[in-house]
Amino acid sequence: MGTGSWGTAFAMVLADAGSEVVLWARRQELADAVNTTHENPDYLPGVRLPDSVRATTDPAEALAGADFAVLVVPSQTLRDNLAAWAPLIEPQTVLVSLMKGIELGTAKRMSEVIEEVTKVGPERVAVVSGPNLAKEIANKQPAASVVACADEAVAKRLQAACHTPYFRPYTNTDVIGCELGGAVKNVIGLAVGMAAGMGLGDNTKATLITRGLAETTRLGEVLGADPHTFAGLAGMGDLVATCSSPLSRNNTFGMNLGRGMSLAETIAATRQTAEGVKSCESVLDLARRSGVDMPIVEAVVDVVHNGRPTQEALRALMSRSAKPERR
Ligand SMILES: NC(=O)c1ccc[n+]([C@@H]2O[C@H](COP(=O)([O-])OP(=O)(O)OC[C@H]3O[C@@H](n4cnc5c(N)ncnc54)[C@H](O)[C@@H]3O)[C@@H](O)[C@H]2O)c1
Ligand SMILES: O=P(O)(O)OC[C@H](O)CO
Repeated sequence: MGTGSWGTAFAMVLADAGSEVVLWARRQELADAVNTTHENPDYLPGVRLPDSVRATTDPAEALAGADFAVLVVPSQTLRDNLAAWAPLIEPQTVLVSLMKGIELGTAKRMSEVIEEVTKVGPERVAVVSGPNLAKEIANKQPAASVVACADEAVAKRLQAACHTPYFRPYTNTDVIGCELGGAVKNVIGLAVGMAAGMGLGDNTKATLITRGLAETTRLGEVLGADPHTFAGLAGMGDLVATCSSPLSRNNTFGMNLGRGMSLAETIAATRQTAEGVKSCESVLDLARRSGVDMPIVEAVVDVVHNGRPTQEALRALMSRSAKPERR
């Protein structure tokens, strides 16, 4: 459900692992292009999709008889999308979130939104998260990921459904940790992009990545995640990919701000979903509700939403009081 870059690349993974895949697209021209040219010209031009991938604009057709319904729209639209799709979801269908965001206003993770809107229990809701830049996966470059579900048997079924020679999924039952790892890394990716755009080097980037992971882990522990998850693919793995890649929309967005572009110019230059731009506010909201200090996230919110110059936000971070590393 979603024919953007990651939805299309993951459809390819599922098809290469042996499934028949029906993509739901919003626009008829895009569905037609997928069906006639076996390519998604808007989001993954030049990538040939397997014949077992087809597209439709009819959600009922996409969801009919599905073993898995893979949800991959922008996080902030999921609730509205699901309200329309919920009556079409069949009792055997496992709902899979590929999204990396936190809902504004409620500070809920995507699996929480899914359970709330569809009334489906956690044993039928799974998450896939890891260092998975869509373009690299679509080009079949080797990568690993985490398939998380409270029910390990369901995680194993999904693992089998997306295991290919180039995509290696590991199972986990820590849904909270995997979702937080994916959502917060986008915010840290913005911060690292800003630093790079300001001309700062690898020490600064490594500092932001490491302390970013520390604040993600702090939040996760309070919310019931397994801290080990953050040392894995959905934590450190995804953070490294996002913070080092020019393909990352969040990293690039931050870099444009760091170079001095205004927020309006940066938004205008960004065609695809950079989840951290909105989720930095909801992550900060979640942190405050949970009584967790997340200074890097706070600095990103200040720059992106409160107009604070990047230099000033950086100075504020560096002038925080000294403390032991593990706190
Ligand atoms: N692209 C990646 O490399 C990648 C990798 C892993 C996870 N993700 C996550 O996947 C999610 C989707 O990202 P993407 O990269 O596919 O985004 P994208 O910008 O490439 O595509 C977004 C898709 O959502 C659709 N869409 C936009 N507004 C909508 C609405 N109101 N209702 C329904 N559909 C709407 C668009 O038409 C498009 O098909 C995000 O949460 C992102 O963090 C992306
Ligand atoms: O392009 P980004 O910044 O949304 O990152 C894409 C993926 O989440 C990387 O795993």
